[in-house]
Amino acid sequence: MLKYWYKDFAQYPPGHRDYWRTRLIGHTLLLSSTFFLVLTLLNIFYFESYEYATLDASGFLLSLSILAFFNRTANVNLASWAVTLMVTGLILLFVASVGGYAHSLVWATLIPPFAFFLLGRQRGSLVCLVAFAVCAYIVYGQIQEAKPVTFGMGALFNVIEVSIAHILLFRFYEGTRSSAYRQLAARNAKIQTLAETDKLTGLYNREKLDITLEEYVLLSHHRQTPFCLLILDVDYFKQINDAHGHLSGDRVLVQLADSLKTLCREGDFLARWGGEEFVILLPETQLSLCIKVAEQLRQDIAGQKFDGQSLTISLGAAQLREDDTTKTLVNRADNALYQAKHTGRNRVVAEASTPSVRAVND
Ligand SMILES: Nc1nc2c(ncn2[C@@H]2O[C@H](COP(=O)(O)OP(=O)(O)OP(=O)(O)O)[C@@H](O)[C@H]2O)c(=O)[nH]1
Repeated sequence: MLKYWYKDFAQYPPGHRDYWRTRLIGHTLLLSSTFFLVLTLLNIFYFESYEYATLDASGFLLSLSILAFFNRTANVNLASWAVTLMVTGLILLFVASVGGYAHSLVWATLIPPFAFFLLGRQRGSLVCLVAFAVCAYIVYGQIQEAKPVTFGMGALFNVIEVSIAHILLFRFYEGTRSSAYRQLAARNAKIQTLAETDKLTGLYNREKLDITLEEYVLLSHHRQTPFCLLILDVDYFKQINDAHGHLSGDRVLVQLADSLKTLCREGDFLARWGGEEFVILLPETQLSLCIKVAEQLRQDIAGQKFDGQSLTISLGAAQLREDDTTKTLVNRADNALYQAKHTGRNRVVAEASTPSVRAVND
């Protein structure tokens, strides 16, 4: 039924600013035309109240006219005005026609949700101001008449109908709120992933590495647990670019990143530091174990082909000390890497105060 109703409607994706307005217009026109049709028939054939039947029939025709206009033009702003004015006008007409009696004024509480949702804050406030001024005028008339206000069947129906309308409107509002929240959360997660991912390799990038390193160092100091850092650099990578082209160099980096990902232990944090350099953070790890892990990595990489080519890596290792900051720790690992490069490459070198481990096939 709803699918058929929305067949000719302006189609907006759920994230679009007019999506929910269009849906409120559609739902309101569907409900109002059904509601007014039923009331028209009841007033003609059951209550034989032709005055109300005329009012209800105008509501029915107005709903269908707005629907036809909206289907033809897809003008959301004009349709929003039309629906708000229709709802407001019919409510005020109804309240005025019964002189504000039979609790008919409760219908006026439906005006703000429509006006604000469809027209926004400023125009919504304006419509509400005018509508409630008219209501105040009607109430003033009641006070002048000084007739006793009773709660009969008519009042009961008014209260029940308005309550149902409010429940539907609140459901609608909640639907828009939670859907907007879900979309925002999904978009934030996507932006977050993009912000911390290296585009080429899909590993964590430098920004994420800096933040994570800071956290790990703080945690390690606080818990007094060992923590190591490895810097890894591809040997003679420039030659790969020069000999096989930059694209081949890219493929090598992607394949190397994939290999490192599978070779790293669970709980270790791997990131691309930049260019052909990678960093691995090893929480809860002593330097001796870190060196073993590094040596295993070096051997595994040396035994593989990347885009059809063999390559080797050099690694520098350092363990967090009591007086270390992230900077001093990285500096020591970087110096160790420098040593590895300048003592022949394809090897693991640990920071200065510990004996270095040399490559097996050096
Ligand atoms: N294909 C490709 N090349 C890159 C990328 N980032 C950096 N490079 C290249 O990596 C090369 C690094 O060269 P160098 O710093 O001289 O180091 P190397 O040739 O590996 O020599 P050593 O590190 O001393 O063993 C440069 O040619 C950069 O252009 C990248 O994302 N893709």
